[in-house]
Amino acid sequence: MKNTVKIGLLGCGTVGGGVIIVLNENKEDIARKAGCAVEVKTVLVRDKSKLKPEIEKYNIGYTDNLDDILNDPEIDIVVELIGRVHPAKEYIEAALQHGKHVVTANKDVLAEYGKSLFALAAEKQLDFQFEGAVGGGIPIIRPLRSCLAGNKISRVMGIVNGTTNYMLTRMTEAGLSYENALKEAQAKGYAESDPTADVEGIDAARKITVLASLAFNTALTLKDVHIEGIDNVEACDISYARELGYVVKLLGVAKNDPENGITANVYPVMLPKNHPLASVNDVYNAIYVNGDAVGDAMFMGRGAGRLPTASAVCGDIIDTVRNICHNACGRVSGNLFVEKKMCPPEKEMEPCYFRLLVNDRPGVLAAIASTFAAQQMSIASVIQKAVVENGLAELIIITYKVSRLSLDLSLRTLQVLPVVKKVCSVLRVEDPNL
Ligand SMILES: NC(=O)C1=CN([C@@H]2O[C@H](COP(=O)(O)OP(=O)(O)OC[C@H]3O[C@@H](n4cnc5c(N)ncnc54)[C@H](OP(=O)(O)O)[C@@H]3O)[C@@H](O)[C@H]2O)C=CC1
Ligand SMILES: N[C@@H](CC=O)C(=O)O
Ligand code: NA
Repeated sequence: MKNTVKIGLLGCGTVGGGVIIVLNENKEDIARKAGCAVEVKTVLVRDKSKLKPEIEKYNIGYTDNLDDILNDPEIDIVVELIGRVHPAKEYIEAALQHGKHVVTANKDVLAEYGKSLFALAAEKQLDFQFEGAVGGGIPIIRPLRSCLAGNKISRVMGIVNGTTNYMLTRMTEAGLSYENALKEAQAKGYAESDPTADVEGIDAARKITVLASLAFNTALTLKDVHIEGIDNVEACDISYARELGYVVKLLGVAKNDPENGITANVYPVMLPKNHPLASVNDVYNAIYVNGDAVGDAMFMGRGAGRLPTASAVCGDIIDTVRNICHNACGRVSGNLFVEKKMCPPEKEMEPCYFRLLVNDRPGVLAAIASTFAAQQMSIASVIQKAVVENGLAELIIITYKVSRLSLDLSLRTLQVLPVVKKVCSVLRVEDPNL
């Protein structure tokens, strides 16, 4: 039995720094829970002068050469927290090739190369853990891989991006502009180093790729996800939603229908105010899972930020240390054994909200209604807002369920219809009454 398991940490930014703090501050308890001491021996950094004083005070070795970690026989676990796809993917592969267990929070890599990394870890009988990659501090990866493994899962949906949830909350509750809300989220350490991945829905799409793959035991990649971000959501959509009894949230939604196949989407959704996800605000994330045995289960907590994410990473480290101490590594594989079957767009059905800028004159509604009718789209309600400028008015239309194919075709027609000046926004509506 080892006295100490040593770690090589790649990256010492927001989350890497948090891991150092948690492992040091909770050292004694962690050693008792893990079965032996856990120590960060070497940290890979590009520029040591960037280290913050709260991290520098711990007595840790630093290097700018990955080989110092890969070739150190004392290091058993490599914790990758540099982010982005390259060179993180190559570093993870190199660590596994050198016989090191890997812990990461990198959904960018998992959403593109998860399948091959699971296979490499399994071949080498090594642990490959990534709880921090989805939902930050919320336990969701381990529940899907272990606690819920007895279920056939039909749906995983939730708020999986802390930055955009924080922004939408601040825009809704404090009337902040989009730009100021983003600045605040960045200052709090929630946003990715390139925040376009957050606001364009790509970060959420990576997470729903990982969740859907584990839930449906199928290797999805980012290309399988239809993505729309919050960059087109305007303050007026948020206030119309409020008027209609809804709240706007950016959701990742993956469904597995045995007949039609898998759908995986990220888009802003209007949720009824009494929906449990509607009151999940600020940086909080929440993930709903529906399994045939468990029914509905919801996991909620802080989805981003230094210590919440470090909490998940440290949980993975402790689990790996236990496996090392008990010679039980590589037990849980990716389990991606089902062949992928995606649902065709004509079978994917959701209700929709449209905000259109139109000419305010007779016949306009009829022209729009006939465009919808041509695509078998049924209108549930229409609200016309007072003229906003030069003979123009805003039309808010909510439809019953429409297929993604019909939606795309109707949008093409609306965009060239002379009476429609602009299709301002289109949101999905999650409402069991529609
Ligand atoms: N922040 C969060 O709330 C969450 C983050 N994550 C994930 O955790 C990971 C880390 O994120 P986060 O800590 O926020 O990111 P940061 O940008 O804060 O930290 C990344 C660190 O890695 C360093 N780095 C980048 N490339 C290299 C390299 N080639 N060699 C050595 N060091 C390198 C960067 O150094 P430099 O400053 O020199 O660029 C930086 O210090 C990402 O995969 C992210 O998606 C997951 C959940 C939540
Ligand atoms: N930028 C991400 C960080 C966690 O994954 C987010 O905002 O959720
Ligand atoms: Na998590």
